Amino acid sequence: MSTPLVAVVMGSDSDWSVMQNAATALDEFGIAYEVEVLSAHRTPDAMIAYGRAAAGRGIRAIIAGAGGAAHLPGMIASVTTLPVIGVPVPLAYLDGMDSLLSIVQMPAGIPVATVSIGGARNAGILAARIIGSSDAPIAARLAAFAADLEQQVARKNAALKASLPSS
Ligand SMILES: Nc1c(C(=O)O)ncn1[C@@H]1O[C@H](COP(=O)(O)O)[C@@H](O)[C@H]1O
Repeated sequence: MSTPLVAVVMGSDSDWSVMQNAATALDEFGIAYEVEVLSAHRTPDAMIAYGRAAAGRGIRAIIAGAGGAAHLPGMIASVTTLPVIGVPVPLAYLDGMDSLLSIVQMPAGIPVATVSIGGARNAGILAARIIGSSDAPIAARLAAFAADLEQQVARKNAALKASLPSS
C-alpha cells in the first residue's frame, strides 16, 4: 500500500454516507488516502495530536467533514499548515446550514476551503487538484476527467436537441 497523501476525517462514523464520496473521488484519481473519525468536541486531544502530526507523516491535504456545530475543520486547520477542505454534512435539522456556517466563516489567517453542503465529491476532486499541482500524472488524470465532463455535456446537449419536436 502506498503512503496516504490525503486524510479524510469526520466528526462521527455517521458522516460516512456523505464523506465516502470524497474517498470515491480519490480512488478514481488513484490517490492514496486514510480515513479517521475525530471530533473537536468528543476527542479534542486526539484531534489536535492527529492534526499536528499529519504533515510530518506525508499527508498533503486534509478533507474534514462534520455536521451541526461543525468545529472540526477549523480546529484541524488551526494546528496544521496543510490545506484543509471542509465538508458541511447535512443533519436532520437545519438542512446543513448550521454546518455550512460553522465551517465557512473562519477568522482571517486560518483558512478552510469550504465546499457545498454534502459536497464531499468536490472535496475529493479539490484535494486531487492540490496534489496534481505538483504531480504530473495526477494533473493529466484531472485534465482527462475535465475533457470527459465536457464530452458528456456535448452528448446530452445533442440528445436534448434531438428530442425536441422541431428537430
Ligand atoms: N460537528 C461535530 C464534531 C466537531 O465539530 O468536532 N464532532 C462531531 N460532530 C458531528 O456531530 C454529528 C452527530 O454525530 P453522531 O451521529 O455521532 O451523534 C455528526 O455529523 C458529527 O460530524
